[in-house]
Amino acid sequence: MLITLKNVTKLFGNFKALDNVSLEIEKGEFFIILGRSGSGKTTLLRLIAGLEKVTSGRIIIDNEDVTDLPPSKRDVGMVFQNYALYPNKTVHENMAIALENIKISKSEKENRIVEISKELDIYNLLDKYPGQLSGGQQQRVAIAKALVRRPKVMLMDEPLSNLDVQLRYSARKLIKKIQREFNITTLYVTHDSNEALAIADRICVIDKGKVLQVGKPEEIYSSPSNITVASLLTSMSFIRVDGKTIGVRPEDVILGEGQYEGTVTNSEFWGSYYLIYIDYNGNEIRAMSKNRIKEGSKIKFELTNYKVFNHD
Ligand SMILES: Nc1ncnc2c1ncn2[C@@H]1O[C@H](COP(=O)(O)OP(=O)(O)OP(=O)(O)O)[C@@H](O)[C@H]1O
Repeated sequence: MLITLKNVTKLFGNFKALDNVSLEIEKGEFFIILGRSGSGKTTLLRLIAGLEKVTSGRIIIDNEDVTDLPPSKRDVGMVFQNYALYPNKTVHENMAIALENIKISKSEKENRIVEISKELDIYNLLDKYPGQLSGGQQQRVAIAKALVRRPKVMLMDEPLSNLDVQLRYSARKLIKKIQREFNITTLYVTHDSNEALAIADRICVIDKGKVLQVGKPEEIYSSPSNITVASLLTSMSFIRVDGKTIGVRPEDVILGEGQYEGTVTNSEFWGSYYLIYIDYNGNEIRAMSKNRIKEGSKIKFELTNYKVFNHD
């Protein structure tokens, strides 16, 4: 177990940002924290980094209780949304600073800078200053700066938020490649469920400061423990009947005939299919269709597969 959180609670005044969180993260794991805005994701990372003090509970990294240690005494690299680059230093100098206290030769340092900057496609920017770079380029420099140290633990808070879709895909593949290569235990915060499902070894879903579920992407996707997890991590829509809630994915709604009848409120073109929104007694159901269906049409449908939730 590389990182253990034991009953960690964080209060800001009277507000409980984290509520009795216990987690165990394995060495080399790519562990994603997923949750809505304000659920406590960043706070969790800041506590592990030592940028914030726990109100109660313990944090253990590699068998060492680091709860009361300052950030510099924890071998933890960080990339946050607001990437901190020195504005009056070049990209190369920024990366070199990250390696200052690392006991390796000068040539090894240079090799690492060259290697990582080529991987992240910023090699031709090494002589530029942060102010001369686009947001996405700065973000890649921040990632490079953190990875070049090859820390035991890497904390990433929405590190790809400024990248366009294409770069986002390639950057996250790269992060994962480097993470694997150097066996860097990574905690990665996102509110993008597709990203979480695509790249996590395990996902931890948090809401209102509490851990709702921890598991492999496939496990959480197929067996969400409650409605909040299901709505965050799956494409399920919900039908509330008789005190129960039925969750159904678009691919499991068969249109054309069946025991349910609703009204089409919208059709969206999603490339290989249309996503059809149906109002069924005030519940919004999403279904897939080969064709666009006119708004206002009455439509029958059946559910081939669904999950019943007993409570919220
Ligand atoms: N320094 C602080 N003082 C007071 N309240 C804070 C402080 N930092 C965070 N909070 C509150 O704690 C809650 C959790 O914040 P946090 O930044 O961890 O959420 P988050 O899940 O990372 O959200 P987002 O996805 O929007 O970044 C929020 O309600 C926030 O307002």
